Order: sequence, then C-alpha cells, then structure tokens
Amino acid sequence: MKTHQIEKKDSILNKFISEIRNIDVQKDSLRFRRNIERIGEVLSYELSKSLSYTNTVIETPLGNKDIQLCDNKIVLCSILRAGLPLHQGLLNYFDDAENAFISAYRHHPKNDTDFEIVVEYFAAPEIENKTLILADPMLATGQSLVAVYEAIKKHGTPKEIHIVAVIGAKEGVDFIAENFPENTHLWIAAIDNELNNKGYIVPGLGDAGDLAYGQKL
Ligand SMILES: O=P(O)(O)OC[C@H]1O[C@H](OP(=O)(O)OP(=O)(O)O)[C@H](O)[C@@H]1O
Ligand SMILES: O=c1cc[nH]c(=O)[nH]1
Ligand SMILES: [Mg+2]
Repeated sequence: MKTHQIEKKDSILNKFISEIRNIDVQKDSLRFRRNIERIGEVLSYELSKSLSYTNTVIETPLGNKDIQLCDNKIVLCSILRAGLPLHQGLLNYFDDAENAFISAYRHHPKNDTDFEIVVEYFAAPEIENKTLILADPMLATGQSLVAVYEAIKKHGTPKEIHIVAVIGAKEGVDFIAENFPENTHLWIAAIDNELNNKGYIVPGLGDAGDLAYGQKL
C-alpha cells in the first residue's frame, strides 16, 4: 500500500484539521461536517493526480482546445455514518462517480473495550474492474475498513482501490496495509501515534459520527 499523508506539506488543509480537532470549534456540528467535506475536497484533488487521463478535444466558442481528462470509472463507497460528509466532499469533485454505501459499526457485546465490527447494509453498483474509492474519516484500528473490504470483495474485484481518510492511527494504517492489495493507495490528512484502550485515536478528535450527527444509543 502506498500512503500519502497530505498534511506533511503545510497548506490550508491544516486549518480544516485544526478545527475538527479543536474541542470548542468541533461542537458546531454544521461546521464539523463542512470541514470534513472540505477535507474530502482537498484529498480528492490530491488523489486525482494519480488517476489516468486521456486527451480530449473541447470546442470553445472561438476554437478547439486539447485537454487531458480523467477516464477512470469511479465508484465512491462510503462507510456509514461518519463517511457521509466525506462522501459529499469527494462527490463535489468526482461528480461523475457512481455511488455505494456500506454500514459498519462497533458492537460491544461484553464491555467497553472489546468490540467486533458488524457490516450489514451494502448498496452498490457493479464494481468489477472499476476504480473503487473507499471513504471513512477515521482509521483507528483499521478493523472497519478491513471488514468492509471483505464484504465488498464478494461483489466483484475493483481494478484499483483508493482509501480516503481524515485522521488515522499508525496501528490502523499498518493493519490495512497488511490486508488490502499491494497496489492500494491511502490518501490521509493526518496520522496520530496512539490508540487508547477503547480503540480511539489519541489525540484524534473524538467520535466523528457523533460530532457530525449526534450521539447514538
Ligand atoms: O478503524 P476502526 O477501529 O474500525 O474505527 C474506525 C471506525 O469507527 C468510526 O465509526 P463508528 O463505529 O463510530 O460508527 P459511526 O460512523 O456510526 O459513528 C469510524 O467512522 C470508522 O468507521
Ligand atoms: O478515534 C476514533 C475511533 C473510531 N471512531 C471515531 O470516530 N474516532
Ligand atoms: Mg462513531
């Protein structure tokens, strides 16, 4: 897997990341969702540089102009719930993409610290031989992404996979690197060093799904 950690180079992205991490600013859920969306837009732009392009002639009112246009058949698949605002950011740029949604949540059968990932809902177009963009803002242990990939694999084999995430933990990045095909790309804004005993990224930002959409039972 090739990891692209976009915040390594300073840019306006830093402001959006600082706001989603900030304990005061993140309380404004409208701003939180919009910041995740804006980060999705920045990551889309970075990812777009790795896609394939074909020469196309565009007719303007005054003549013709050659331009290289992306010819990948993209399926944009986001993991519910927290993936929704990131999905919108990606779709703002990859507006021709087909769309897929898959659910994954942490089920705690015994206590707060042990959990298993439950994947239930999957709605997708044909993915065989297409460019699959898998989006989830948080990459903590990596178990959700791997569980989702196992479910998606049963429906076809994409030509290539691009994972898009906002904040990850080193441990989770290593885990997905072991479990996704070698030609997978990870486009991620920031990578933190630690996970706590509940599998939350430290310092991270807290619970992305709750910050975007409110607490769940
Ligand atoms: O890398 P992992 O350890 O699997 O954790 C990351 C997952 O946790 C969050 O979802 P959550 O289960 O909180 O669901 P939600 O989006 O409904 O809040 C996040 O959006 C990822 O899907
Ligand atoms: O840090 C984390 C880990 C999982 N899910 C989140 O929303 N945040
Ligand atoms: Mg959550």
